[in-house]
Amino acid sequence: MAQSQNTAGLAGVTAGKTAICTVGKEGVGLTYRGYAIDDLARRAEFEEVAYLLLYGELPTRSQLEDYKRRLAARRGLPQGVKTALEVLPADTHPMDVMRTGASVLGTIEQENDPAAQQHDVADRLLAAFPSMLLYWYHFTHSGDRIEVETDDDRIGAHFLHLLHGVRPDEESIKAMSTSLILYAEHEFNASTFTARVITATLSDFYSAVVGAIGALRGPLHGGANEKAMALIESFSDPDDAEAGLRRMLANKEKIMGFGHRVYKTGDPRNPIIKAWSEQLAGDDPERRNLYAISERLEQVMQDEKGMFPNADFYHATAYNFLGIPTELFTPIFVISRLTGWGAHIFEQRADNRLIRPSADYIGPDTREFVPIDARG
Ligand SMILES: CC(=O)SCCNC(=O)CCNC(=O)[C@H](O)C(C)(C)COP(=O)(O)OP(=O)(O)OC[C@H]1O[C@@H](n2cnc3c(N)ncnc32)[C@H](O)[C@@H]1OP(=O)(O)O
Ligand SMILES: O=C([O-])CC(=O)C(=O)O
Repeated sequence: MAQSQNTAGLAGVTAGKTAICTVGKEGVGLTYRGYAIDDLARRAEFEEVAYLLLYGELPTRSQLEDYKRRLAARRGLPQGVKTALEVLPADTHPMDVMRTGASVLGTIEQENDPAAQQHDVADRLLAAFPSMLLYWYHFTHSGDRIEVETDDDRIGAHFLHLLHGVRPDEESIKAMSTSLILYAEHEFNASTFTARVITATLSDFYSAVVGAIGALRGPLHGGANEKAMALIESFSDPDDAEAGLRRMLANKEKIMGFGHRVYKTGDPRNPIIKAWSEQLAGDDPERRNLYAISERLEQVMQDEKGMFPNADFYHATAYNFLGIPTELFTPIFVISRLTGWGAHIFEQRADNRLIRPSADYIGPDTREFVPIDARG
């Protein structure tokens, strides 16, 4: 039987159970372990949400302080990882740096006993990802072998500190924390599902994460935030953006940062990150122009296609206003989503069965083999 059109790409197909997240569930919306995304984004720190996802409950204050100390203590990189990062070309896509860094760390600090080690491996990667990315970034762009251990207690602060070489202000740290919360988890999205497929073969945590990074890299998934920035920056002002967007739509081009497989009327993360983008734009005329261009694109997409920005769209300008180079946008998504991936890897392992669906065959009927010299 041919696969019906509406399940192409497994759209609408339920592929398993999860207790981690609801996406677009009527009357409930986006929740992580039962907590509404609005509450988490406005009232929690990213480390609280990471703990919630990886350990199952919100931490108490002392658990949170312990957790932050544990993560901060795990930021250092083994020499083998640094050596591997140093040989990667400067024009490597930073997502490939994340993929390679995770893979190399997995050869040095192997996960041989998942039940005993999996939480440690998740925490280690969460702590070490900013270090890997920014060690490689500074070494290949300016030849500096930076010190990757800072005393910042929060991951967002640590990231911005390593990137800019100065301690960030509180507003920037809060913006980063909110962004990391918004990106942390999203049920059976493509990268998480990839991680679960790999996990279900009883492979190791690092392999699942490496595969997930590969899936997140593409512009139909996490890579859309970088493409959205390129689009926004390609216009000189809102009128130019409107004209350009109308041309693109007439050519049936896909507009990155819009649309979603599950959400049909809006992405609940969008108003939150949009408000941050506007706040970070402040009174700076260049930033206000980029923000106004984004708003015009949003308006035209709504009027012309009835489409709304997904979580990636306003992340583009928010990150830009934090002084983050565009090619580092999707790697930040990795740092955040690692917590969701980790939770799903644990959940898959706790009730595992190999994931191996079937396919409807649409190739040629059985035919005679033709020896090579007889083929015309
Ligand atoms: C964090 C995340 O991963 S969020 C997603 C990030 N990805 C992007 O922003 C990339 C742009 N968006 C898209 O490509 C899609 O909306 C996806 C991949 C997110 C979802 O894809 P699907 O669920 O398969 O939607 P599908 O591609 O079937 O779209 C339905 C219709 O809307 C159109 N459409 C969907 N997204 C867009 C878009 N961004 N721009 C223009 N048209 C679009 C499609 O062309 C299609 O039109 P048609 O019915 O005339 O052929
Ligand atoms: O859920 C999806 O399909 C895409 C995703 O990861 C997200 O929106 O955060």
